[in-house]
Parts: sequence; structure tokens; C-alpha cells
Amino acid sequence: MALFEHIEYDNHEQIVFCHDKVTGLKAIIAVHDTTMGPSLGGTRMWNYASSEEALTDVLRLSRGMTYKSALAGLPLGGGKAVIIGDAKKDKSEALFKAYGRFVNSLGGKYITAEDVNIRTADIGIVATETPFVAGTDGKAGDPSPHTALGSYLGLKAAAKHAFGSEDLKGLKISVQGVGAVGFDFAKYLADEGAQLIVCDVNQESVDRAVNELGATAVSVDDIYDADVDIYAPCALGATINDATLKRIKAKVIAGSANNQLATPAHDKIVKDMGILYAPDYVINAGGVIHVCSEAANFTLEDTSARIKNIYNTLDKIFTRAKDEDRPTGEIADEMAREILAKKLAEKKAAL
Ligand SMILES: NC(=O)c1ccc[n+]([C@@H]2O[C@H](COP(=O)([O-])OP(=O)(O)OC[C@H]3O[C@@H](n4cnc5c(N)ncnc54)[C@H](O)[C@@H]3O)[C@@H](O)[C@H]2O)c1
Repeated sequence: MALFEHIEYDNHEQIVFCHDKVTGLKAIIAVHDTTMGPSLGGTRMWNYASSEEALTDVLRLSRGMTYKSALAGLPLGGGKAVIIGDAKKDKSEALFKAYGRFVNSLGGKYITAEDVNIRTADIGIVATETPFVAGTDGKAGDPSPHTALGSYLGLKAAAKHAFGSEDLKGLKISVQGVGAVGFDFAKYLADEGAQLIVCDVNQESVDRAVNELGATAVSVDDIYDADVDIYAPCALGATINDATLKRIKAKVIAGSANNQLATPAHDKIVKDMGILYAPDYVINAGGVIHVCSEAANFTLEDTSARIKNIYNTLDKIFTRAKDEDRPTGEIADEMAREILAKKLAEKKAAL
């Protein structure tokens, strides 16, 4: 397996392969970049088919965290970790304690939090072995309301660019997934007079959106055919793909879901279709801002100002993408790299 030559290596600072002989823990911690500060990113537990697949995933995700935190203006770098295993069968207190000792061995270069298949209770066990954790129970708490607020503000920035006004009154918006983030997000839209079309695999969540927000429900498959101005993916990743793009009628895609594009190539494909795409890691940064507020002791005002700034960041991305006739995701990545390069130059000058 290639390491320095790995296609996703992208100059990672440190990659730690963790193996605990007693518990059988196998994990990879990837620290992509600490130019802006200690790397922060969640730990994912997944039954990867191979260690190659796990490595590719963690490298891609940790770089994503570097870009996300840089564009959110946070004093954080990017990192991520994966535990290789079946979350239904392989979790144990001893395993998370062993993992916590590996996180601790990095001395704060990597701060962990929850991610797919990891609960705050699991992170609570990790926290018994290391202080380098964020998002534990009883501290900053659930990031979803802040993710919803940031995503709503980001959607308004997209509406301004696509339709000439950020006023959502009368706009038709489909919200795919009305869970922790999606419901609060949809409530902001409904409060502003948007017409909502929602779907969810959970019927209770659908009923709540229909009853409390006056939304119209459609099936999880029909959401792609909805005749709407804006499509807001707030559930799964990879919903922007060749098949769905044949059906999506919206002129804007702006929602909270992670990894919305099925492949990097879909960034240009949506642009060429005349759809304005709000890059996922920019619009959904409210969550990492929330978690950072715990790690960096932000005041409530500071946290709130950073979340509101998601609007301004997207505004800049959309303006530059239009001026340069380039895809929005490409511009976002470039802007993140510019922030990192500037900080690195400052650090070199200070030597
Ligand atoms: N929670 C956060 O602070 C945060 C931060 C950044 C990004 N995100 C991303 O936002 C998205 C939503 O996160 P969440 O915390 O609200 O999760 P959640 O699990 O609370 O909500 C997801 C909702 O989507 C529904 N769903 C699942 N499959 C579906 C399908 N095929 N079609 C329609 N609905 C479906 C679920 O039933 C659930 O109601 C995820 O992609 C997550 O990675 C969340």
C-alpha cells in the first residue's frame, strides 16, 4: 500500500496507525494540517472492507476538516480518525480507552469528537484517557441548532446570487431529511414564508414537519422530482449524482448534508447545468464552529458572529465563482488553501 505516494496523501503532517494487542483496536489517526492550530475532527467507526479503504477515507476526511475550519475562520487545523470495526459488535469500554491513549499520545496535535457510528457516550470514555476531546455530554452540547442556523444563512446567500434577492418568501424549497439539523433549518425557511416540500425515512419526522411547519410531504424517492427553486440535502451524502441530476429542477442546491457531491467531477457538472451549489463543508460549518467554541472557549457572541459569517464566506465564493466562471467547490478549496498559505508565510517570516 503506497503511503507518501497515496493519491489522497496531500502532504499530511502525521498519520498514526494504532493497534492495541489487548483489545484488538485498529485505528488510523490522520493529522492533515496544523498551520491554523491543533487539528480537530471526529472519529468514525466503520467496517471497512480493507485497510486501504480505511486509509483513503481518513485522508480525504482530514483534508476536508482543514479546509472547513480554515474557511470558517477557526484557530484549528484538520484531522480525522477512523476505528476499523463493526459499531454494532466491536464497541467496548476497553477499546475506547485504548483509543483514548493513542489520541493522548499525540499531545494535543489532534482533538477528537464524534462522527458516524460514534456517540457522545463513546467519546466520554475516550475522555477518561485524554483531555484532547470536544463535543462531550454536558459541555458544548448538540451542535445541530448551530448547523441549522448556518445552513439557513448560507441558503439565503445562495438565493441572493441565484434569484437576485435573499428573501425566501414564496420560494419552493425541498428539504431532504428533517432530523436534528433538517427540522430546525426547515423551520427558519417556513418562518420566512418559503413553501416546503419534505421527505424523511422516519414517518414521525415527516408528520412533525407537515403539522408544525405546514410542509408538503413526498416520498424519499420523489423528492428529486419536486418542482422547486432550491433543493436542500439534509440527510445523506452523494445525493448529487448522474441519476439525480437528470431529475433535479432546482436552480440552487444548499443544505447541511456532508459529502453531497458523488464525485469531485460533479462540482463542474452542476455548474455547467446552471445550478448554484453551496459547497457542503462551507454551509454546514456551524457544527464545527460550535464544537470549537468548547475547545477554544469562545463567548456566545463570538460563536454567533462566526456562524453569521457563513453568509459572507459563501457570498465571496459565489461572487468569485461567477467572476471567474468556475465551479463553487473549486473556488472554496482554493480560498481555503489561500488562507493556509498566508498563515504559513506569516509563520515562516516570524522564524
Ligand atoms: N448535526 C450536525 O451538527 C451536523 C454538522 C455538519 C453536517 N451535518 C450533516 O447534516 C446531515 C444531517 O445531520 P443530522 O445531525 O440532522 O442527522 P439526523 O440523523 O438527526 O437526521 C438525518 C435525517 O435524515 C433522515 N434520512 C435518512 N435517510 C434518508 C433518506 N434516504 N431520505 C430522506 N431522509 C433520510 C433520517 O431519518 C433523519 O431524520 C448529515 O449529512 C450530517 O452529516 C450535521
